[in-house]
Amino acid sequence: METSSHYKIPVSKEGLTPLMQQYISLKKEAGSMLLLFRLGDFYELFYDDAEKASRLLNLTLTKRGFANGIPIPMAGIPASSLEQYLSRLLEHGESIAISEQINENFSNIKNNLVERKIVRVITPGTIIEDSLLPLKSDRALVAINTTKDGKTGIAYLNLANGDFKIVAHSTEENINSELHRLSPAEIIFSETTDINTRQYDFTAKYTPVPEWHFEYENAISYLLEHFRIDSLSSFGLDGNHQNIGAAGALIRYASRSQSKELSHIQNIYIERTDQLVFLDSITRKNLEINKTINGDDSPTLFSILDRCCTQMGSRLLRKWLNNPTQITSTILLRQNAISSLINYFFYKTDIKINNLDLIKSKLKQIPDIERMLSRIALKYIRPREIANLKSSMKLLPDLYSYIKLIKESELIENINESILIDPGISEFLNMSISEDPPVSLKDGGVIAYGFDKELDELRSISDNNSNFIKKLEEAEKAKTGVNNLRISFSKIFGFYIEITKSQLNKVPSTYRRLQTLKSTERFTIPELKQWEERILSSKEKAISREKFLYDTVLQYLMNKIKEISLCAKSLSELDVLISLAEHSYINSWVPPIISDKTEIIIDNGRHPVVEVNTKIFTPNDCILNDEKRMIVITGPNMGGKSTYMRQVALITLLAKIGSFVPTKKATIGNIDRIFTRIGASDDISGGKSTFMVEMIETAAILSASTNRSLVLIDEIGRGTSTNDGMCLAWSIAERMINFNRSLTLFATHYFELTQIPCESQNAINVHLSAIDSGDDIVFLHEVKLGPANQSYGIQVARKAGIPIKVIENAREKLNNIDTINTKTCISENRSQYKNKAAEENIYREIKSINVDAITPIEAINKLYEIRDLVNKLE
Ligand SMILES: Nc1ncnc2c1ncn2[C@@H]1O[C@H](COP(=O)(O)OP(=O)(O)OP(=O)(O)O)[C@@H](O)[C@H]1O
Repeated sequence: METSSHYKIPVSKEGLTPLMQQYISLKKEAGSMLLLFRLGDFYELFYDDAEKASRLLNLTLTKRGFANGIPIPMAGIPASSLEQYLSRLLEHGESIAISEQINENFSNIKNNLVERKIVRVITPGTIIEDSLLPLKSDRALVAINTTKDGKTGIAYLNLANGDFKIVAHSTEENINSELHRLSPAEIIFSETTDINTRQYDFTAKYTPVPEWHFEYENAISYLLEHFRIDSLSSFGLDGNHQNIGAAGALIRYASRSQSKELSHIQNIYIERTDQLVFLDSITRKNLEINKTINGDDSPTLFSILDRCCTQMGSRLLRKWLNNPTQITSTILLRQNAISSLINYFFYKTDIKINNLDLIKSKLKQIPDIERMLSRIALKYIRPREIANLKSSMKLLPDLYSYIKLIKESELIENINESILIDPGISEFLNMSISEDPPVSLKDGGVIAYGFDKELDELRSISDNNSNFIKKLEEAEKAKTGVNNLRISFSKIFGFYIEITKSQLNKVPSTYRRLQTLKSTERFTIPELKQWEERILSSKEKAISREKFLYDTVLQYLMNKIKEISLCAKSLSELDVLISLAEHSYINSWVPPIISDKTEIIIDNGRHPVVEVNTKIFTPNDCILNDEKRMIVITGPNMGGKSTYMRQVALITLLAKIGSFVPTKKATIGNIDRIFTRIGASDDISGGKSTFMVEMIETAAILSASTNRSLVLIDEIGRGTSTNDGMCLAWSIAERMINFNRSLTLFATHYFELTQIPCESQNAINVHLSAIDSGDDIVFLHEVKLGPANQSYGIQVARKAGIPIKVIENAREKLNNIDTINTKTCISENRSQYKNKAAEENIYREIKSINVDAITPIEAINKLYEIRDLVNKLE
């Protein structure tokens, strides 16, 4: 077995072949990334890289020559299957540098060595290839800049669609929630900061980059150069050092990955997170927006709503769900658009054709234009993709005319205006790109006939080939008298004249022999050779002319990028709105009233995900407002407490993205944040117990929730002793009512906590009802006023299949505990009552003293009496 030292790359280039010396130089450049070194039809990996790739990709680890007598470990992958291997390496979180043979023209080769360069670096956050990207989600690249004076800057870039943003108001505390909101594939940070990747509860590739990339001066000059401007003030970015540091480092890293300028990134936006409804990372998880608690893709809020026809639409829907907004005008525009779509699709009786299907069928034919744009800008786009773009452009006028019939929505009107882009683009693509282009430019036939005269002439030469050959064949037959003379083509000899051996005596001396076969001989003549050169050079010239013209087409599209990108954005917006409208209609969702008070009023609310997976869902109401800020929820296990709480949060969230909601009626007020503390999970790898996790999450809620926040707290205090747990839960509830004053749903199994509404008029008790029929329990899932009168834990355990003996034993123990508790309660109550009476007596005594009239002796005696009364207190 070889030891790992065999895989170590040599420190010096001495004794290495020129090829390996070239490899070592490029590997130094690639650093810790895997270097795919192009050698003919293969990409090869050497030393450590070979060992790693063979392990991760299941490749044979072999050897390629020797370095100073030691075999060089090597693994290779065929160039034709590159993308498939790349995707597997990326899945393992690897970053890859690709080196290509740059100048294969023989006259330029020095020392028999083709020049090679790293042309591309692919890291999880810098992918633009469609085949490597998830279809329905983005893979952002995030930069976190933590400056020496403790400030935090966050910037993010979606290289595949060119979205480049700075996150305003970033702080160390909200990094986690930002990471969950943006869901990046890769995070870059300064190698000198003590960023402890484990402190962020988000899984991604964490890549350190040199500190100077984040330094303000370097970052700003890189950004100015990138945008070719003198000041960042036009982006509203002046002076914010930490954000500019993050943005500069980010664009430098992304540009380097492509070894090209990212000319399609023409703007940087500031994202005002204070205008969003804040959701921390735990809340995003608990509400199962993108993934279920178990990490599955469905059923989630996204999965049930995603009826989108385009991938762009699905990605935008995910974005909306993860960015609920506090801007009422945005919400109302979307709500109004959904209403108009529903009216048009489902209630318009004068339209005979099914317009919903018609529009959806058009949308389904639209490719991922958004992602194409960056591939156009970086010139990675394949001819067939441009052909797809061309065909989709043809669909737009029809789509426009259908949408035009939808009235009374400003948003739909705006969307439609951007859908109808300059018809010149479609015309240009029709003229320039052939109907069915080949996969690769090298094969020729990408540019349409009639687009370029020079190309057409070059093509006509080869098109004339069969004519010319036929004529020459006839002429040579006549000249030589060889009737069966034939002109053919082979890859090795090019064009040749074939003559059977029996006719050889007729071959003229001007014929030059090329090859002798069993029964024939092959010859060439000067006319044939000249023709061959003309043909081959015209083919070569035609391909290079096509490459040039293809670049011209790309350049044309680059100049139209803003317009096409706006069109793509509008198509995705339309797709999301149609998806929401269809779901709302089918499931009887309604538009909520958006109010500016702090309130949530839900009439017959349902859980959006549970309702589609349950035969009969019991709707429930919820009223939270300035007067009733806390609802204490009790009821049996499995009674529906968590579902009820989550549905209130999800209805609020849906209202805040401008969607309709699963209710009969709803008013959703001015909510700034949603927090949840639901269920028990421990973080063993992070060294935290269930109880610790619970307390950390609750501490975060207590410190960050405001009087405009919605807070869900489910069964707090379970992980410790009953008394500690109950008292903590009680005290936390009191803090929420009296200090944070958030709108709070507080579910608990501690019946003692149903006292809270007696102490505070801002709280009420509700319970989830159930019927106990002795042997069985039936959950009604109905929220009723007042506290639950029993816990049903034992009945639920019985239903779950706990052995009957264990159940009976538990019942017995419960009876005993109840008797002890009742006794204690009675005696405690009695003594409390007695004390109260004695205190009142003392109070009366003191109050009855007439201080102005009493003599000193009487005063002393009174004092003795009062002391005796106090002594009687227990
Ligand atoms: N309103 C409802 N209508 C119909 N089915 C419901 C309703 N609410 C809950 N359910 C069903 O009951 C199941 C249990 O609900 P849920 O988890 O909310 O109960 P719970 O009271 O929180 O239980 P536990 O206290 O054990 O956590 C859900 O999975 C759902 O299928």
